[in-house]
Amino acid sequence: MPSDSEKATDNILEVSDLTVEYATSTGAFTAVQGVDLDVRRGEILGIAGESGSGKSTLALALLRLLKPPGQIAQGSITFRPDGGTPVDLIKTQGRALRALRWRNLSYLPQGSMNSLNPVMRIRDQFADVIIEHAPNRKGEVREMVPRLLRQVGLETRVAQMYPHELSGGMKQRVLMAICVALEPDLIIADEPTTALDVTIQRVILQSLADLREQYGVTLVVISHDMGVHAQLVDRVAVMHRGRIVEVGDVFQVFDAPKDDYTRGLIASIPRMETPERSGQEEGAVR
Ligand SMILES: Nc1ncnc2c1ncn2[C@@H]1O[C@H](COP(=O)(O)OP(=O)(O)OP(=O)(O)O)[C@@H](O)[C@H]1O
Repeated sequence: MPSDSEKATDNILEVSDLTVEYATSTGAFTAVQGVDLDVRRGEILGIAGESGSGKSTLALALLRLLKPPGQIAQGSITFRPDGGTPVDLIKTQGRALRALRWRNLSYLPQGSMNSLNPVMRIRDQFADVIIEHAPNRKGEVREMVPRLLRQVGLETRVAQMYPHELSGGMKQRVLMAICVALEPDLIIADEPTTALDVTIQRVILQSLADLREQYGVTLVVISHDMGVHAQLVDRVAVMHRGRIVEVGDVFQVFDAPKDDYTRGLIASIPRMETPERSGQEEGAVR
């Protein structure tokens, strides 16, 4: 067992001085500016901030999925896969980068419910990812799909269905199950509950918390909704105009925000769910 001090320094991701720009007709627009951020192995880290603060751009940069006109202008992103050799994701290209995707590093994109292929049965969408990224596990697909569906609270018959037969919340859960299929070390989820009704949001948050328990996966959860952070995350980083203005234990940040912007963000929520409340009163995730 690692000691507390070892645990404290066991970062799965270390982001240093990361700056991301979009080329526009009027010059470069800096969407992420000099971000320093550590993600600790096994934690759920929230990234908060209003729309346009740079959360999705940060996520895409971390995953090396940023497309032109976006580009990483400077910085380093050290990824330390479980039991593997650390890599600087910014310097990793091509096959080496593909090898990390799904198996080590997985992404649940914003609006991901629309990213399922409408003309493929759910089981075939699992098979596609597994066969493409871990061909040696092809023989396990039949066993894996029902197990993964059950793990996110879906009936195994969902495997035979097409996306249009599923509700938004069910589609989101299918995507979460595909995300964990190859047991990644780190999942970055962008607005996983947006566009879902409140009851389903709660179920999705519970499923994310369960995935951490079951797989020991580290999660970075991006959300503009401070209620999501209150219910789910261990630490929260607050973004404002491309910078991280505050990062800390979620209880501390909610109880005693250090930055004015964070204070405003918390105060602007009409009925705040504090971490304590969500656990005690409503049987929520924590
Ligand atoms: N392709 C692009 N070209 C130019 N600017 C962009 C582009 N994509 C995003 N931006 C700008 O970068 C900034 C950060 O956007 P980003 O989508 O990362 O924010 P966000 O916090 O994730 O907000 P949201 O939740 O609304 O997506 C915004 O000002 C946005 O207008």
